[in-house]
Amino acid sequence: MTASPRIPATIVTGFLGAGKTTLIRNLIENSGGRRIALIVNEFGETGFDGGLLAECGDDACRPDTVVELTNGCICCTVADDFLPTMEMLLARDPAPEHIVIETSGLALPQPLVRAFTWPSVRHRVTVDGVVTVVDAAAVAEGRIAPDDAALAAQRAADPSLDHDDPVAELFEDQLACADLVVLSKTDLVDAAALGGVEAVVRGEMRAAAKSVRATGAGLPPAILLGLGAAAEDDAFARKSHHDLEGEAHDHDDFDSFVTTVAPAASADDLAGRVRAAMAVEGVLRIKGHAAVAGKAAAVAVQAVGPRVETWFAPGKPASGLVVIGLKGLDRAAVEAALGL
Ligand SMILES: Nc1nc2c(ncn2[C@@H]2O[C@H](COP(=O)(O)OP(=O)(O)OP(=O)(O)O)[C@@H](O)[C@H]2O)c(=O)[nH]1
Repeated sequence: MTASPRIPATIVTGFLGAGKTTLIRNLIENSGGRRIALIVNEFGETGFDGGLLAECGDDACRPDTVVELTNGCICCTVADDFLPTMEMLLARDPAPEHIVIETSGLALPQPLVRAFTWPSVRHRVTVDGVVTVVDAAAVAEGRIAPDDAALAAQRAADPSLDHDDPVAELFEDQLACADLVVLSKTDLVDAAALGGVEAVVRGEMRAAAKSVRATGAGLPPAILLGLGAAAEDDAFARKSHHDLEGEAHDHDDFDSFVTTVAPAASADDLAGRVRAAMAVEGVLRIKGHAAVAGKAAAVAVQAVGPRVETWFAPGKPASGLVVIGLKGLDRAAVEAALGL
């Protein structure tokens, strides 16, 4: 009897709002009906991306299964949530042809890759690749990449300071684990700035990793799938800051809450409020669905940095907005900006 080949799994990681869901959605649409199972993990208790992925359109482009894990960051719930989910997917008949896992924007990919060395999955699944999505526009604007000069100046001014910027650390950890780096939003960045972004990214990537440029139209499945990296084989060599510093990883640096918004006069009015809320110190990401006066359909909201997108989403409840940011962000100020 020959052993059945292992099912390839692709881990898609990257900071909050980098473009992970957009990339996966395009991948599913262009996968030619391949049986792809999706595991979607979000920080904060309300799932938003799972809905975006499941509503992909006609049956031909629908993922085989979408499992949402909203019980915290996947890197910290590996044993409780992730492994049972994998076992459930592996028990399906027919089994998926490919498994795609979208981590939350605050997750470290390293513990997840290591989970693939666990006995219950290692004989049946291989990590085809860790794909790290980097928001090229945000890096070009200095909103995500570590500002080494500023950090050095801060340290020099206060020798007791030993706490790195949590956003910069995550950015570095997510890049250090990548087999493939996808630079998203290159449509928003000019060629010279893109060269600078690539230099920053190269400085954090493993030498064997590659990078590709992408726009909102995504990338061909042949670029994203079939990397054959078997990342579980060197899972413990892919180190995060926490591994190197001997600390446990937690998400104490970040916070999230779900809030409702008083009905806005129009989608533009809502976008203006969300823009004001994004400007509150420490806010990193806002997304969800809100009501607009006189309209039956809720408006979907996507905000990353200064960019706010809205569109009508018929059939979706106005279930509120998820706000994610640095610990200690001023919830009252965010809600005031949203018009509560
Ligand atoms: N112009 C442009 N916008 C993009 C691109 N990729 C993603 N976006 C937009 O960026 C926003 C965030 O994209 P998502 O795909 O939801 O990002 P994400 O990484 O899944 O976000 P989280 O799950 O919250 O971490 C959305 O408004 C997208 O439309 C791109 O290549 N170009």
